[in-house]
Amino acid sequence: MFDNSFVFTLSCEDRPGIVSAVTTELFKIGANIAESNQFWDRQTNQFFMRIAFTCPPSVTYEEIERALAQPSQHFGMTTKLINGARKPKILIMVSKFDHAMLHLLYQIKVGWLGAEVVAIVSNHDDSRATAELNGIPYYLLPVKAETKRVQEAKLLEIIEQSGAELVVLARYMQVLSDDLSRILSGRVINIHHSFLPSFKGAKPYHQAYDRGVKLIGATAHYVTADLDEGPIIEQETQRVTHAMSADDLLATGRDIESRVLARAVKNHVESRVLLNGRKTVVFSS
Ligand SMILES: Nc1nc2c(c(=O)[nH]1)N[C@@H](CN(C=O)c1ccc(C(=O)N[C@@H](CCC(=O)O)C(=O)O)cc1)CN2
Repeated sequence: MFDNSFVFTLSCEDRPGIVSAVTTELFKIGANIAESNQFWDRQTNQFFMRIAFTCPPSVTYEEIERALAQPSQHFGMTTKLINGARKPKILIMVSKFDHAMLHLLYQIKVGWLGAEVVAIVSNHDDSRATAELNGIPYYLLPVKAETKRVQEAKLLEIIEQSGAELVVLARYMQVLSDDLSRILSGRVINIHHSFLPSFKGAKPYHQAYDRGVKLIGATAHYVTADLDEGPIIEQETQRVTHAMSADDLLATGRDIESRVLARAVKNHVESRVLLNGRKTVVFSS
């Protein structure tokens, strides 16, 4: 679906005149700004901006690109221009726990999350029925240490063939290789079931229980080769008590994980997340 709403994001070295230059070009092509956010990182002197705007139906994507090319080159910007109504294709990866995946599918069904799930990939068969019920292609790719390279090559083929622009690890419990993490850099979002940087690894709820924390949480982050170290997009916490078992913490965490991942994916597909070195700038709605 294509309409006359667009989102333009930029980042560049900060200096006077960036906002004026961009908005002047938009004014010249008859654009109307619907939402504008910006941030100046004083430590790195990097400037970030997101502008959502509409254009007269007669104005084409290429004409907008040409208009914004002048300030983009002048200020040495990294930019992205997307059509606001387009639904990015996402591929969901899951292992045994399906709560975060089901929440994403529900939020897409009710229209809160503007995306299209083009495939579900898993190292277990547990979610095949869900995929079939939703008419989504399902790929079973069991992973062992000796088969990881071959299975990851198959995953890349599925991503290529399906046209997936974003891979969402919705409690997928295998570590992606350094090569795959680099190939898919900026295109993989993982939900980690703890309030990072606390309790990295596969069993954070057991670590939290043993430590006796009074808060648990979840963290959505971009995946890098460094396990649980990628740029954080979204987090949430909830109070817990001494009376709760590790399984109680796990049960409490399910809803937190689901909300946090859905918010992170929504912000990503709406071009509200810009990378800022090892961190992110998030222009939430
Ligand atoms: N390159 C990356 N891959 C993945 C990341 C990441 O940050 N970078 N996050 C994980 C998800 N995750 C925590 O959020 C996680 C998953 C699995 C493990 C782990 O130690 N897995 C063991 C196998 C466990 C099992 O089979 O149940 C392993 O892979 O040897 C740690 C953290 C997803 N991938």
